[in-house]
Amino acid sequence: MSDELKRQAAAKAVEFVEAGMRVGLGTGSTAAHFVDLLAARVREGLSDIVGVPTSEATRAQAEKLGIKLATLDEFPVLDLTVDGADEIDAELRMIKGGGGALLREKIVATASEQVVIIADKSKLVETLGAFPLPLEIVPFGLGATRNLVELLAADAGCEGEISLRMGADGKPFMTDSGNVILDCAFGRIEDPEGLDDALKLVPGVVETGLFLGIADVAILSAADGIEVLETDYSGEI
Ligand SMILES: O=C[C@H](O)[C@H](O)[C@H](O)COP(=O)(O)O
Repeated sequence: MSDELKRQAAAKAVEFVEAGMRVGLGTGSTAAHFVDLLAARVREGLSDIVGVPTSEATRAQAEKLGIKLATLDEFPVLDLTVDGADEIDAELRMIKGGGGALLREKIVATASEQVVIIADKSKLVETLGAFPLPLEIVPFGLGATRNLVELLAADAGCEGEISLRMGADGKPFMTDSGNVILDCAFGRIEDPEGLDDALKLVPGVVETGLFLGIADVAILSAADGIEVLETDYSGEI
């Protein structure tokens, strides 16, 4: 997706922000546009906005742009979170975590009264799973955890290559919470709820990249315009 289209989706999401709101700030290239545009609105006079970032990268960006920040300890309930997605279906179920921020993103989104997702419309899919599902894993016992993930995922009808995400430095990618990521190339996830329940039984799995029942609104941008979906979407994919 062109940067301009990402920015258009982000600009639409800024319309959801009102003065005085506590806002969860997502992670990724699309969410970065939102942070940028939100900062511009704050400079123009949108008052008393407090941001809660979902990653250290977003924290650094928002801080630099002058957005007032807080933590979930200070504000355990947020008014709104705006974030990106790697895949989204008609029920607004998603795969997230392509950038490795899934754990904090899920904590922040779950603490929010409204969750608005911004994405390229090509991320709207009929069945989740073409994008490898990220799992955040405790480094201790990784081999045993991986075996169990494979076993329980197969029981839930999902098989495919499970790989340890590597960083640009050639070492395992580390999340902001000091964990590693397993990317699961399942291809199709017919029963996201069943898979999510199964994976959460594995002790070393901290969180899955399946975001189910979390998004309220999806703003999808395409060359022919912007579409705003709510949880009852029944249009063409
Ligand atoms: O961990 C990263 C997040 O879940 C992102 O929101 C997701 O990967 C989408 O990122 P982007 O907007 O760069 O496609």
